[in-house]
Amino acid sequence: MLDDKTDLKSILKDPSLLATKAFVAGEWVDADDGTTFDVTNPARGDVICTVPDLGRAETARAIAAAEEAMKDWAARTGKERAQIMRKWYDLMMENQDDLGAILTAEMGKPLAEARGEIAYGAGFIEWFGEEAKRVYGETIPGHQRDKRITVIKQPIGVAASITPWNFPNAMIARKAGPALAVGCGFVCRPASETPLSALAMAVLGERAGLPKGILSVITSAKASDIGKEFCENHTVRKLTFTGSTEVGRILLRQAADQVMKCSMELGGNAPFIVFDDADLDAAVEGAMASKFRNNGQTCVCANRIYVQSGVYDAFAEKLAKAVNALKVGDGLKEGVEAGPLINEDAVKKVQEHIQDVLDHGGSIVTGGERHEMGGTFFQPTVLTGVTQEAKVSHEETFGPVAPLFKFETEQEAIAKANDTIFGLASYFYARDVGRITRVQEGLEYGIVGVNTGLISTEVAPFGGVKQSGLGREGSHHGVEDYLEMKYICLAV
Ligand SMILES: NC(=O)C1=CN([C@@H]2O[C@H](COP(=O)(O)OP(=O)(O)OC[C@H]3O[C@@H](n4cnc5c(N)ncnc54)[C@H](OP(=O)(O)O)[C@@H]3O)[C@@H](O)[C@H]2O)C=CC1
Ligand SMILES: O=C(O)CCCC(=O)O
Repeated sequence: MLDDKTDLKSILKDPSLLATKAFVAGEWVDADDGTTFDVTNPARGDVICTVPDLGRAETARAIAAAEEAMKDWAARTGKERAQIMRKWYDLMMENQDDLGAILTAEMGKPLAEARGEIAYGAGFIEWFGEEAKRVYGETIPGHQRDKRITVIKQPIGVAASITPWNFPNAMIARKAGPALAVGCGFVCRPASETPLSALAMAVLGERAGLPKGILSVITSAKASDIGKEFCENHTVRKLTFTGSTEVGRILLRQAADQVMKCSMELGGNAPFIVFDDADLDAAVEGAMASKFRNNGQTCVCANRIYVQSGVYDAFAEKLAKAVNALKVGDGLKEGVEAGPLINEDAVKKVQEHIQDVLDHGGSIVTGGERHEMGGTFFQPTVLTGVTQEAKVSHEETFGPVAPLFKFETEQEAIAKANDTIFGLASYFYARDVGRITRVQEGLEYGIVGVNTGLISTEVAPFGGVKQSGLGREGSHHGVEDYLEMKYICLAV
C-alpha cells in the first residue's frame, strides 16, 4: 500500500506500466517541441510525473499511421484480430492491480473501484474481440429477376476518440474495442488529468501484438487543438466522444464540416425514483451504488432522487445512515470508499448546488461541507426538501450530493423525471408489476434500472436519448457505429 511518501512506481509489480511518453504510430515519443505537462494525484495534490504535450502535427502522424496499419489489420480474419484482443484482455486482467493503482493515483477513485474499472474496461476488449467474428452481412431478394442484392459491412476507417477523466480506462476500452475489432485504426486522446491509464493500456496492447500504428495515444494539455485535428483531418472517418454535452455540441459543429460520423456519450441527469411499494432497504442500497459510485462523478449517477411522500422520511433516514458510514480518504489506502473530487472546479460546483438548494428552502440532513481531509475531499451529503426550481434538478452535480425530492403520484414522478434535456440513465424501485411496466415505458431515457442501481456492463447497449448523446456502446449493437454498410447490386 502506498504511504504518503512512497512514489507510485515503487508499488507497481511491473513499473514499466507507468509509461511517461506518448504512443504515436507505434513509437514511444516526446512532443516535437519537447514540452510536457504535469499529471497530479488529486488525493495528495502532488505531481506523479510529466507526459509529453503533443499537438496537431503529432496527431496527424498518428492518424496517417492508423490509416496505413488498417490496410493489413482490416484484411485479417475476425478470428485473427480476436486472438490479439483476447491476449490484450488477458494482459489487462493479469495486471489488474497495477493498472488499478495507476488509475487511482491519477484519478482518485478507491482502489477497489479502480480494479473494478479495469475488469469493466477489459470486458469491452474481450467482448468486442469476440464480436469481430460476427460482423454479418445480409442477402436481400432481388427487385428484378436478374438482380442479386447483398449487403456487406466494412470498417468505417480511422476512428478518433476523446474521453473524460472519470473512467480513464473503461471509456477508452469501450471505443477502442469495437473500432479495433472490426478492423479500424484508432487514435485516442485521453483527458489531460488522466493520460497514464491510457498509456498503460497501450503498453499492454503493444505486448499483446497490436500491429504498429493501429493504436496511438495522444497525450496533450490542450484538448481543443487535438479535437480540431480530428475533425479537420480527412483521413478520420469517425469521432467518438464521452464528456459534457457542452463539449459534445462543439465537436458536433466541428465535425459537420466534413460530415463525419459521430458517437456522443454526453451528460446525464439521472432520476432515481422510490415508490411507496418499494423494498426500502434495497432502494437505499441501490441509491448508494448509483449516487456514490466514483464519488458521484459518473454520467449515470443518480442526480435527482424522487421519493413518494409515504416513505420519504423513512428513506431519508436510512439513506443518511448509509451515507454517514462511508469512509472518505485517499483511494490508495485500504477500506476507503470515497476519494477526492477531481479538482477545485468540481468542489465549487458541488458547493454551488448545495447552496442553491438551501436558497430554495431545502435542508442538509448530513454532510454539506468540505471534508476535514482538506484538498478536494467533500463530505458525502444528503439534502431534503428539494424542489424542481433548484439547479440540481436541471444540471448534473457530478459530486457526492443526494438531493431528495418528494412526490405524490406515479404520473407526477414520471413527468418530473422527464423534465430535463437529458435522457441517459434512470432508475426506479417498485414492486407492483403494472406500475413497473408503466414507469419503464414512460421514462424518456436510453437506460432504465428497475430495482437496481447498477446498469453498466459490456453486454448491454449503453447510451442516451435527447441531449445525452448519439449512438450506443457495448453489446452486439456497439460495433455498428464503427461499420459502414455497402449494398451491392449484381446483375446475373
Ligand atoms: N458524460 C460523461 O461521461 C461526462 C460528463 N461530464 C460532465 O461535464 C462536466 C465537466 O467535466 P469535464 O471533464 O470538464 O468534461 P469535458 O466535456 O469538458 O471534457 C471531456 C473531454 O473533452 C475534452 N475537451 C474539452 N474541451 C474540448 C474541446 N473544445 N475540444 C475537444 N475536446 C475537448 C477534455 O479535455 P481536458 O481533459 O483536457 O479538459 C476531456 O478529455 C462534469 O462536471 C460533468 O457534468 C464530465 C465527464 C464525463
Ligand atoms: O460517466 C461516464 O462517463 C459514463 C461511464 C459510466 C459507466 O459506464 O457506467
